[in-house]
Amino acid sequence: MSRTNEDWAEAIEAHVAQVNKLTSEPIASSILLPDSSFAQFIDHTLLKSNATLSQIDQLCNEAIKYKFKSCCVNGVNIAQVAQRLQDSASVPCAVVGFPLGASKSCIKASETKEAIQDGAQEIDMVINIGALQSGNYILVYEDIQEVVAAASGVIVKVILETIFLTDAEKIAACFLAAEAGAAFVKTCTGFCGGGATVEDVSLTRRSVAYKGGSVKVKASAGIRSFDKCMDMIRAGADRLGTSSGASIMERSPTGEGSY
Ligand SMILES: O=C[C@H](O)COP(=O)(O)O
Repeated sequence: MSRTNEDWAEAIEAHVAQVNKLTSEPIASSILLPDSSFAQFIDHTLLKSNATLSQIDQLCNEAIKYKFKSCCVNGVNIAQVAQRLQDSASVPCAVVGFPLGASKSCIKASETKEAIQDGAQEIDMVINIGALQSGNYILVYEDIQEVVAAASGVIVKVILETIFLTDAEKIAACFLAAEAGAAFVKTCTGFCGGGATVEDVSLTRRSVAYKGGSVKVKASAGIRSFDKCMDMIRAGADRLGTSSGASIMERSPTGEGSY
């Protein structure tokens, strides 16, 4: 049965109270990273409007070299990335409704379908921030749900744009995303100021913990060093979105970012 907006408000209020009772316990990197490669945490990202074809190619070359989890690009670049990453360990990831989240749900859904047709294997969408802050929870939920449905099994990461949100709104957005079928909640676009913080990663992790680990956390924006990556991972990030992947790998303790 679908929820009314009042039902959502009630469920969100209860969820916020629940999450606020949980304590944040830092996650030991030794537990988190037993045999996984550090590079597989990274979504290697180039989302600038003036990204050239050769810069996109370079992004792919770096992703192949370091075995990053994905190359995260705008929809116009997905076909090129899918072609370049064929037979590599890295997958193409497309952003949708990016960076404002302010396009209609049908447009976000259409972008999603188009990107997947072009080869995207992951989708990062931005929520309808204005709707969230207007208390229009049905719209926020259905917006995410429409993209999840359009993605038809391809994982969807839901960008909250934490810089604009209070803690209660961050918890609400995580709840709506988790209920709508998101695979990840993600902190920021990197286009509106702010960036991933230990506090936000920890809060978002606690906010989706009720799903028993099926909803993961992506820390993104302003991650420029190996140490910051480790802070994010210890705070609970399962994935890191950064446009500094190559320099992070080059400056990591081993020079190759491995343990
Ligand atoms: O999703 C990832 C962000 O857009 C990357 O932000 P950044 O350029 O601050 O690393």
